[in-house]
Amino acid sequence: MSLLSLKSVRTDIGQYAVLHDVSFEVPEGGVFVLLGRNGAGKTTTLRSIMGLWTPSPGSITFRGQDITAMHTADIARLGIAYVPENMGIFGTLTVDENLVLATATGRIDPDRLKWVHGLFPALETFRDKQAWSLSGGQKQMLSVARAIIEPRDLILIDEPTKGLAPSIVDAMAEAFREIAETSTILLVEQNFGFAKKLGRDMAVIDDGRVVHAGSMAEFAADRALQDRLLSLSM
Ligand SMILES: Nc1ncnc2c1ncn2[C@@H]1O[C@H](COP(=O)(O)OP(=O)(O)OP(=O)(O)O)[C@@H](O)[C@H]1O
Repeated sequence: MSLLSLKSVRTDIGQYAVLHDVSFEVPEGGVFVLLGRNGAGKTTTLRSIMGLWTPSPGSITFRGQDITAMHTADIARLGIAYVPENMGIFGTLTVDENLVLATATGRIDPDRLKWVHGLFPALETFRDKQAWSLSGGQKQMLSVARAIIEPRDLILIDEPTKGLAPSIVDAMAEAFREIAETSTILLVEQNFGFAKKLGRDMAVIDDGRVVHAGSMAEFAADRALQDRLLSLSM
């Protein structure tokens, strides 16, 4: 059984159908990458999984349980975390306070914090700084750290490398690799170099439809397919 399964998902935003027919299966473990041109429907797919939009018709199941019409908080309680493109951090709170607020109980497990600090050392160095004063890369690290400060089965991450320097992107890739040893990551990415290094399985969305799904190794080796499905936007 797949960890997450989308079947013929249609999501309307207002009067517009944004997702027409999205189906894919995310296996447990590793990084699954969702690719697609600008405006293809990647963010809408993540928001639909998280219950921020409600698809109809179509179904989304997590560990076999139908979550299509569930509330976001209940979906989160099942073990799914979401790192949105705008990062969702609180600028006037410190790094530590941002992490505490991301826990269910208001208490951070010290061993877990140590692990997160190992992944993102800047979050330990600047733990008492207000989040607004961090660099772009550090803010992104904080947004990912909030998602993993408690164990999660599935982490949805929307374009984490956007606007980041190559050295930060490399550090992020290292961290994602380690996170994906114990959780599954569903990654939306425009940076194909980054996606290619991390992804095991992948799907391409175009105009609200899945137009390709398969292994990343095969897709990365097929330049003609990349050009056709992603064109120059990658
Ligand atoms: N709140 C909204 N209201 C109206 N239209 C929306 C809304 N959110 C998204 N859309 C439209 O739905 C389509 C898909 O948007 P979405 O953000 O899912 O694409 P994306 O693949 O994540 O693109 P990008 O890489 O640009 O973020 C776009 O045409 C977008 O303009």
